[in-house]
Amino acid sequence: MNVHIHPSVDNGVKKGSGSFAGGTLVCKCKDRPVKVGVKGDVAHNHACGCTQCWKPDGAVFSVVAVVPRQNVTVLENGDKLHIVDPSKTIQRHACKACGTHMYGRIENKAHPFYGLDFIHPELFQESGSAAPGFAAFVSSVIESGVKPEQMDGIRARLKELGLEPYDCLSPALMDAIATHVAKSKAA
Ligand SMILES: N[C@@H](CCC(=O)N[C@@H](CS)C(=O)NCC(=O)O)C(=O)O
Ligand SMILES: [Zn+2]
Ligand SMILES: [Zn+2]
Repeated sequence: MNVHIHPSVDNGVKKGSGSFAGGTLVCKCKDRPVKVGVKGDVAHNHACGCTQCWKPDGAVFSVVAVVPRQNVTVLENGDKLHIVDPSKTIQRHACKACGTHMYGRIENKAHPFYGLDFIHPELFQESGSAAPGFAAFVSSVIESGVKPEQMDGIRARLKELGLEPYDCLSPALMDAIATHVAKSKAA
């Protein structure tokens, strides 16, 4: 039980309401917080172990989900946003003051996930968005300093939480990527 994954799941994964209509993501700044509006519920919510995704202090995993990019609007203090690394596929728009990633956007129109923005549902000021359902890039936590010998415990805890661990993405998302690639090759 003392394996920490992420504060929003460490006490059990909280189910979504099933009728989340959207909400406002708020960064961690006390002064002039960045606010981003999201319409509708999130999809493919999951824990991500990669080094690129934003995690709150002390978390081993990030919790990240997707929403259609047209459903994402910067509402307040957008002047504080910058792109963390423009060379990455997912351009993560983060608050320059507190470092919180507010949304990640793919600008490459040929990418299988083009049209979807990546957001961190824990930043919603409202509750009820869809719960995480699996864990991705689990082995990558070693790149952030987790010892290889801790991995059995981490995978066991993820399974206990109902977050099936994968070292890349879930089968559904891997199939979606491969389908996109197959269609692009056929075209
Ligand atoms: N092992 C690498 C994996 C990075 C990675 O491929 N992350 C996935 C999941 S977020 C991805 O799609 N990255 C694209 C990007 O960061 O732009 C790491 O931990 O940095
Ligand atoms: Zn901030
Ligand atoms: Zn990631």
